[in-house]
Amino acid sequence: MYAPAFGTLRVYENATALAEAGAEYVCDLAGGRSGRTIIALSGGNTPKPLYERLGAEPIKTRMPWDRIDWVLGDERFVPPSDPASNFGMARAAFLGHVPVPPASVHPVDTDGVTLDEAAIRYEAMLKRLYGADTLEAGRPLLDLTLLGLGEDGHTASLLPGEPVLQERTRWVAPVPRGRVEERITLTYPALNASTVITFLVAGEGKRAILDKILSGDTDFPASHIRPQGEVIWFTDRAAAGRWA
Ligand SMILES: O=C(O)C(O)[C@@H](O)[C@H](O)[C@H](O)COP(=O)(O)O
Repeated sequence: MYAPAFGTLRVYENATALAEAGAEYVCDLAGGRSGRTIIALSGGNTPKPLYERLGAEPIKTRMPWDRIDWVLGDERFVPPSDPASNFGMARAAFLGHVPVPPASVHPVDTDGVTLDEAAIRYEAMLKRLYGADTLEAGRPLLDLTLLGLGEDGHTASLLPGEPVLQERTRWVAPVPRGRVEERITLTYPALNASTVITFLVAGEGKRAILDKILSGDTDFPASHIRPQGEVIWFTDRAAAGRWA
């Protein structure tokens, strides 16, 4: 086994085993903390089976639902009822049927606002959760951030070549319509203010990009995720390839 350029690698037999281990990890992390835990969710297909396990026994009863705030790492600029909504997916997978206090769930408000306003409001919400307007070194904003990896090396909605990659001040930025539909995304400063970032990467289609990033290729948005704490790559054998 080689050493990844950053983070530690956990390789599971298949996507199902990855989802089980990932859900256990989330539950243990939240359960092992005494205060509140802020967890950032990713969209995409890979986390869905993990989310479903959070909402099902035996994990459902072990989760300290009243001590967790759920935020989104990125979101499409659509209402939760839209099939493309990341929040809608998380709500259907688990948040809609677990005993989570409504005030602890933080979807992106897209109703009657512009894309930029939605980003500004989401940033204001994060600042309220953080209790300050400026990120302080050594005091993370997010306790656990779940991220995915696109075949082009994007993560959250930090897409290759987009101006959002240069954002160093805002915590949340709009991603105007272009190669994808309108979205908002947490920026590097916000994502990197995490204690733990887990990348969930499954399937053969991700093998080439994962190999490049683990090898230290810095050409991709996901290559620049460097949280205050640690990165853990949760992968299956198909994605891990020679790294397994
Ligand atoms: O909202 C999203 O779509 C994302 O947050 C995005 O960054 C996703 O995690 C990757 O595109 C991987 O998606 P898959 O897990 O579907 O491959």
